[in-house]
Amino acid sequence: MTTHKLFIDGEYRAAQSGKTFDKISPSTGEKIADVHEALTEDVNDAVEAAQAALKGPWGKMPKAQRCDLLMKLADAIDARKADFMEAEVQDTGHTRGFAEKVEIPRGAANFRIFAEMLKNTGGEYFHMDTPDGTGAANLELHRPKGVIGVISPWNAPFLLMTWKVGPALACGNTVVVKPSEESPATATLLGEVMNEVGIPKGVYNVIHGFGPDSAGELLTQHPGVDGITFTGETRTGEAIMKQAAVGLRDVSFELGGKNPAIVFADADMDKAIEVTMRSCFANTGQVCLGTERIYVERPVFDEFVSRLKAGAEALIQGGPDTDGATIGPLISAEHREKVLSYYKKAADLGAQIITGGGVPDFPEGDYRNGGFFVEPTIWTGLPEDSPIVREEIFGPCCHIQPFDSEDEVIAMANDTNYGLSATILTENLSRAHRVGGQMEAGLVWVNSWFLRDLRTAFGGSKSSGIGREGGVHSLEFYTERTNLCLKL
Ligand SMILES: O=C(O)C(=O)/C=C/C=C/O
Repeated sequence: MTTHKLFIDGEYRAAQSGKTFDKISPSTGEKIADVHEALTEDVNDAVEAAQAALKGPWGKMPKAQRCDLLMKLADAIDARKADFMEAEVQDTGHTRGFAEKVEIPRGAANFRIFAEMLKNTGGEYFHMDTPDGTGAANLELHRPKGVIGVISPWNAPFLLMTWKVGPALACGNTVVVKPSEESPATATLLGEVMNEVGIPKGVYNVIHGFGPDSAGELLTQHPGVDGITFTGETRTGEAIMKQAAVGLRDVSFELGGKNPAIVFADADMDKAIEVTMRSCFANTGQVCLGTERIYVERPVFDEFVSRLKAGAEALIQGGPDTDGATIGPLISAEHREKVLSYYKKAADLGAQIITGGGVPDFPEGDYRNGGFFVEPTIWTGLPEDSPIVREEIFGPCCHIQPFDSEDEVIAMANDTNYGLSATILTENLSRAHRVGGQMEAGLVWVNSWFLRDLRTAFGGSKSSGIGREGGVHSLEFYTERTNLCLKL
């Protein structure tokens, strides 16, 4: 049985309480690991180690050397891709394709992009005239924010944790990471690789825990933590914001979404199906940027629905050890109950169930009967104010609605408490620009989905989050700025 310990001050250690909790496989429903549960004394030790590293070798290290170390770290992650992949797919039940093509490569990329950026980023300079005629020079200086609390989610654990740790370390901060209790493995493994490449002890720390009065909550309230970056559900974000308020801890949030896809009649239908098959069903719909609402212009509505149905019904259910699996389980029994409750609600509300709506029927004795699998599901026929159309479900499901005009579909797409992403399918460039520019979302993809240029501003508005990370935009959260005014 695997054991995931805490990683504090450059070494693995048991929780001082000796308490552990179970990690259950999403694919089989069986226990696969014991995870050490950090409590107050462990969280204090992790924060103190991070503070010491800031004042020690890491804080004193020249920027170029720090960035070179992070480039070495990225190479080391690539070199151990198989280990990270195995850790990730066992924790999450992801199909190997998603982990191999997206998740683990992004782990390395998330360090490279910020190490390269920091090496080539300067600061503002303004010369000002002064009454005495000699003028003054204004120089923008950056320094690390300090100790960053990173609370990372289970849907893309390694990708999303490194998307925060990459810029944090590149900007000279140190981190205490609290990965989701559903996905402890890759964050824990990264500690070993940090040591291998020579990242000083205390720069990267990992604590595990869950629920109220837990490691996560202790971290968000810890006076030694200078900022909290979190990806996850909006409700949890609100709770973290309350906890971070005392001491005015800065926060950077990427939260939930109820993202629309809009398919115009002039869309390339093959492309529209390829894009929405991924945006609805990739990672079993457990992607904050994913599509759960599709709007299709009436002349192509029937064709689109029947082709998406065919695509959904062709998906092959299985965990990472089922060759050819193209859709995996949900992360936990609890999350599957949540998704199935929406499946039931949709049926009770009289939705037309185009496909799915339940759990797959596996043969007697098949390992997947123990896992947390659900059917990919497509609905039509519900009103826009239905909870199915308004609430984030975070599963392999979508509701399809016909529309007749641009104004009508823009109003429907924007009629949501969220504002994370939107996807538009049209071959008309000016329409793409016109409609895309009216989406109340942080990211709009045209004829594509999840194409990620890491230099761009990434994040959402309304209930989808606070702030933007990515490229130079990450400097906003991960550094403190000083304007140094020199009288000449
Ligand atoms: O691509 C990213 O940087 C990112 O944050 C993806 C988020 C997916 C959330 O489910």
